[in-house]
Amino acid sequence: MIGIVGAGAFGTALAVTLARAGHEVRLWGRDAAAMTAARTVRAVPRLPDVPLSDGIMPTGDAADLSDCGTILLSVPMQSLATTLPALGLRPAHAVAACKGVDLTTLEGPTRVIARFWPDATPAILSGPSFAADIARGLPTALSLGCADASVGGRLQAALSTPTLRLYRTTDVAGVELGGALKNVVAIACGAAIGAGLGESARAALMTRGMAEIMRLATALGARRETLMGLSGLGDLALTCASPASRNFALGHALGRGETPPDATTEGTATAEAALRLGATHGVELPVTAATVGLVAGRLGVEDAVRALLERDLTTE
Ligand SMILES: NC(=O)C1=CN([C@@H]2O[C@H](COP(=O)(O)OP(=O)(O)OC[C@H]3O[C@@H](n4cnc5c(N)ncnc54)[C@H](O)[C@@H]3O)[C@@H](O)[C@H]2O)C=CC1
Ligand SMILES: O=C(CO)COP(=O)(O)O
Repeated sequence: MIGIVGAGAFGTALAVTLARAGHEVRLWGRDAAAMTAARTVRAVPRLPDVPLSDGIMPTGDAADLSDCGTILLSVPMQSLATTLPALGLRPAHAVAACKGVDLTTLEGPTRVIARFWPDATPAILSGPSFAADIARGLPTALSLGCADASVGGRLQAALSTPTLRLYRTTDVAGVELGGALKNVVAIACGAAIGAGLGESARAALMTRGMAEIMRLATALGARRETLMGLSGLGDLALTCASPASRNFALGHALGRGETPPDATTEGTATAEAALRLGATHGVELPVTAATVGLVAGRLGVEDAVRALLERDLTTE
């Protein structure tokens, strides 16, 4: 039996694909009334058009997940540290399915898990995948990072489905940081497209953004080959190119001078966290710095672009 914490778009999509593959799934959401309603309506508000099959039990009571050996965590990153201790669970394996860096502690999701659930083996699931695509059963491939190779292998086998293919690695930092940092670049790319700066500017931002991801993530212990994989280059390609990305959409609205839609956009907090990590580790992050200025309203798109173009010429 698999437990999923977070009945938003991603947690629900994972529940649907795992149930389709034959797993019994308990899906916990913090809004108990909505979860009770979901038992009858057989859908959750974030994915209203995706039917929940009989194998999924929606619940607002975390105790219903106490028999689940494996728990997937798909709440927004900034709420992970408050969600975990409130659940009262002690799973053997905890797989983070959220993308970001905790702004208070600058920890990635597996460190947060280790702090609150020291007996659980933490893992991270990340890569290019829109919740709607997973829920529809479209082909998707993700990275599963787990420092314990044998647990990683078991989780890979358990959580892969006929349409969701997992690749495993022991490089947890690489999977975490690739998935977190690409959201910052997606905001920057959205802003460039929204402001009408063109496809060439987007390609330049993606490439120089990837250079920043490489610099910061390797300084924090990630391996380059992981960052060139699904949770890095792969997710960067998806999110920077698709208007369906909420991070891209946020940047796009800012680029057009419009009010951004109200949505989970992990890249805003991650950009701040990345700047702090960069300052500590002596890593220059010009695209991230411009994105932070843009999101905070301190820089317009033109100022941000000027700041990037006026930097000293350098080697690639
Ligand atoms: N939606 C997508 O296509 C994908 C999302 N993700 C990641 O999954 C994570 C969750 O995102 P989504 O499901 O898309 O977001 P969402 O906005 O659809 O849902 C977030 C869920 O978390 C709950 N939540 C919010 N604050 C909370 C708190 N303080 N305590 C407990 N629950 C809280 C909300 O009620 C909601 O059910 C994010 O880290 C995101 O980057 C990863 C891959 C794809
Ligand atoms: O991470 C995602 C796809 O892999 C989803 O991107 P957004 O959070 O920007 O919508």
